[in-house]
Amino acid sequence: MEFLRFLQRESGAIGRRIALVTLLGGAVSGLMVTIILGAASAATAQGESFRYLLLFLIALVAMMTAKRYSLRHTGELTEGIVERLRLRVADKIRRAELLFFESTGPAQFTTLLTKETQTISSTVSMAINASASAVMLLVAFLFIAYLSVPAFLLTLGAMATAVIAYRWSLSTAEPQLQQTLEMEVGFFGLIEHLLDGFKELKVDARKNRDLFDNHLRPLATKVTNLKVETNNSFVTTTLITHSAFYGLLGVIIFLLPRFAQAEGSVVIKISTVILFIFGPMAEVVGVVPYIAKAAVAIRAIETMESKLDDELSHVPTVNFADDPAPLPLREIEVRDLVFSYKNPDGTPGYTVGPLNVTIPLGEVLFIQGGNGGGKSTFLKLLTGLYQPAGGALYLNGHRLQPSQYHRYRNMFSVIFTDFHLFDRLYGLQNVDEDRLNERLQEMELDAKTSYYEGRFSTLNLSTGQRKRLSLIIALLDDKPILVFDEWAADQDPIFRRHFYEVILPELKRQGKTIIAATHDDRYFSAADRVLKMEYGRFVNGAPK
Ligand SMILES: Nc1ncnc2c1ncn2[C@@H]1O[C@H](COP(=O)(O)OP(=O)(O)OP(=O)(O)O)[C@@H](O)[C@H]1O
Repeated sequence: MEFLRFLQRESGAIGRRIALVTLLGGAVSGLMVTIILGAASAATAQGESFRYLLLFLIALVAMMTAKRYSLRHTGELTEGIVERLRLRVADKIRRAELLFFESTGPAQFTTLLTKETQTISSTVSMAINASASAVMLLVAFLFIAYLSVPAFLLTLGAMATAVIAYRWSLSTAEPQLQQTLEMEVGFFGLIEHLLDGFKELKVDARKNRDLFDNHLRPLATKVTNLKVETNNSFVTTTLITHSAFYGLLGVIIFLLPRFAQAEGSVVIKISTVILFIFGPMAEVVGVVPYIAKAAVAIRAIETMESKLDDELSHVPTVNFADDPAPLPLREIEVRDLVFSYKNPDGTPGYTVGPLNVTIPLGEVLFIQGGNGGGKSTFLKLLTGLYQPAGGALYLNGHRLQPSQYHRYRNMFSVIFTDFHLFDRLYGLQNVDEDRLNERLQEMELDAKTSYYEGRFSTLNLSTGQRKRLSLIIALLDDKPILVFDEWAADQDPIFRRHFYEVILPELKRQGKTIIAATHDDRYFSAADRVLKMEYGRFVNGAPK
């Protein structure tokens, strides 16, 4: 049912057209059986035979036309569903808050957007074929009812046996399928560790063996065993269904003539119909396990979407179609700002605040403090990436409204410690390539990478070089406020000095506001002010 509801919702006009044509095609296939049987009984009558030949040809053309239509458009439909689903969920992900994104974890998003959407789309095409077969079965059953009511009741009995058997196996299979999906999310999480931790695993055989043999392999085996178990429960059901229909055939051939006084010709016709529908019946029952799997995938995606919807209902809608106009800025004030991470059990975890600081436009502000003091958390609050639990940000004395957060965030260029380097200058339409090349030279990157046909030739750079490239990109973004989270930590003494003594003064001259988390006390003189954070709070301002 979930699957049908999903199809109805997601398939749109093309889906309705395919459904109609497929069902008509199925009905004509069912009628084909009656035409063949009619033609066989009228084989000796010349005129009758010609009439059946004509009907046979018309039915054949209709069937093939319907088949051609549904085969040609099924790809369009299934790929369209995958595209819409992926883009819709990806669009919701990009609108979610950072905290939600961090707590969900990428493995879940990746599994749902890749493997599970594919499971759904392949099932859709199988289900379309099976639905034509289902209609054909229906027409064949009606024909059996027309030939003999007792035979029809027996057929219904066989059908009921199949339905009960499938209900039984679905009730055991569904929790198993759900468990398989959860395990696969875990499996992809381990694959992420394998890929992200490639170097660490390469140099440590024990770690490598432990991850692979004690975690990855057992999980893969568990997933396989569970899948085999689920599959086996469907094998039993398939056997029960096939036995029910063979039993039906036996009863119709051997018992019907005795107990229901059915004529030999009727028995032959009914037996032929049953033999004729064996293939379509196998197709219909064969698709059930796939539909069960797709239903679990649909439920998982719907659950994720409803979590995303719930998340998005708490944040103002963001319009990505237009570039947000910068807010007028004289100063940013952080007033009594409080924020807590949540522990896995939902209780408040590490807390920062209350934080109070006013940052005038054009100031160079350094934040220093020990590891875990809360600097990065403060920067995420300051840049509007985290929503405070208490207190607020004020712009020029006015409280920043939730609806202004999007515009506010867009005034920042931020380089976090775990920054991501994009291969292109996304968002920059008219790249000043001369300026870019000058910067590449200044950062001694011109021999390493170049900007060609809208992308950097390589991003295989050292950590310090990657950071320098991220700095170039931040400078080209030309935002009024720049935030650096320990940018210079990976730089050699020359570039560290260049950053504090050339780049920052240059930015200050341009009127930019700079907020930098740093441990480089040698260069504190480059700041207008230095604040110290400990245990999530600002303590006495450190001397410059
Ligand atoms: N996503 C998160 N979920 C839960 N807790 C977090 C998260 N990110 C950070 N924390 C916690 O917040 C505390 C402060 O971390 P933060 O990164 O803000 O410190 P920091 O001052 O930038 O440290 P460092 O100098 O090491 O970069 C840490 O103790 C950490 O446990």
